Amino acid sequence: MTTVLVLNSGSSSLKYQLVVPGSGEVLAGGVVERIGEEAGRITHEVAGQEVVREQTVADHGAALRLVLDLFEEAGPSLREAGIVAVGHRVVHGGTSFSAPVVVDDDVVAAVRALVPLAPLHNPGNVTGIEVARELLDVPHVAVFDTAFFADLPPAAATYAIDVKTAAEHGVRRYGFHGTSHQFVSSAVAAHPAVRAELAAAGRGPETLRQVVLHLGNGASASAVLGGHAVETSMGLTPLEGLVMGTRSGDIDPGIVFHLLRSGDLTVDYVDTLLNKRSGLLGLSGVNDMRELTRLVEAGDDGARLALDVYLHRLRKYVGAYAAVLGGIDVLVFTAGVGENAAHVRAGVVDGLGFLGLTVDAARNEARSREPRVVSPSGTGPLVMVVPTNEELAIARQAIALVG
Ligand SMILES: Nc1ncnc2c1ncn2[C@@H]1O[C@H](COP(=O)(O)OP(=O)(O)O)[C@@H](O)[C@H]1O
Ligand SMILES: CC(=O)OP(=O)(O)O
Ligand SMILES: [Mg+2]
Repeated sequence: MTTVLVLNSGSSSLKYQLVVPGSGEVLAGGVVERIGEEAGRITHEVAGQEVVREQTVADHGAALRLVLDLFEEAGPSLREAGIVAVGHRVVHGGTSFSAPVVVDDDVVAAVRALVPLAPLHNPGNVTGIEVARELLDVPHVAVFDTAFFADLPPAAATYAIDVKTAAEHGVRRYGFHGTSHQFVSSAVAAHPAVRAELAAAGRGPETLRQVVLHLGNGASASAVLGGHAVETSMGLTPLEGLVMGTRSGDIDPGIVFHLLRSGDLTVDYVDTLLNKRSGLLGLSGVNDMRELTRLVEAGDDGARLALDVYLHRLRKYVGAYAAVLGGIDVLVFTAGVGENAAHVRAGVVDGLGFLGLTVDAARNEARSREPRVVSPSGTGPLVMVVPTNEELAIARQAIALVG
């Protein structure tokens, strides 16, 4: 057997999966949470069983050691499982990386140099890579969230600010969640319903116009033309764009200056405010879509407004991206909210009938883990739900590099 261990190191968490890249089977996986805090926790899942341990986890090194111990104790043994590589999710690749790379000291240094552009994500990524390289003697591959967007057209990637300042500070739109947008948009392009539509219209795959909505805790939209990203909602950092669980998405940058000048607020305070205490959480008190939905159903006004703002932003982006693409063939939903919240999908297309977008209620409510069409047959663009699988995509890209 050939397996890849995929690591997604956050600022205070470490998510992992042991994946068989060929079949996509997940042999085991889990998450270490609240690293560096008093009350840490590790949840390891193997063969349908969950092993949970509550204990303090000092740092990412301790976290990975714990994970490796659990693989030996609860299985499967990494050696017996035939681990050939470790795949690392790295959030910011800047302009240095437009494809996955085998990690060496220079790569680690380059990822560290990008910390100022992704202060919430890259530090954890660097630590995760360093610790894993020490503990696991196999090739390590870094897969970048930004890579799929490396070739955004200049008109989409450029902020309208002074060019010299922008160049000096690396200020441009990079885009994130690219591994997911790429995985999902290729699954859409390969889907029989999509191929049939293109064939019936006598069009080639290079003309396929998709809008992909990755709606998880972080959320982003992309416009994909013939497999290439031509626009995306996240920018210099993963803060721009859609309303997210705890992030504001688009705001007037004047708000930042106003808050800095009118109170005793520090830069760090405003940074934390916009990244961790805004979005759905800031508006309603909860960041989880399931809880938000329960509050809305119970008649909570704050939750209703939060959901309205969330859906309004999504409709604006879909409309804008249809304009960028000169039309839309497929609107696709993915990630935790996109895959599971039927009411969010219905709420997004509600009002987009002028683009021909609509869902079939029964198809939209049906639950499945397979990529599927939820719009009615024979009408306008397709609306689809495609489960994302960033870990599998990372495992496959790692294998492709190390053979
Ligand atoms: N059955 C469900 N119905 C509605 N929302 C769901 C459901 N399951 C998960 N979610 C939502 O998905 C979000 C998390 O998405 P996920 O893609 O796992 O996030 P991330 O990978 O960014 O942490 C949460 O807001 C959660 O409420
Ligand atoms: C880049 C990003 O926003 O990632 P996540 O959704 O995992 O926070
Ligand atoms: Mg995710």
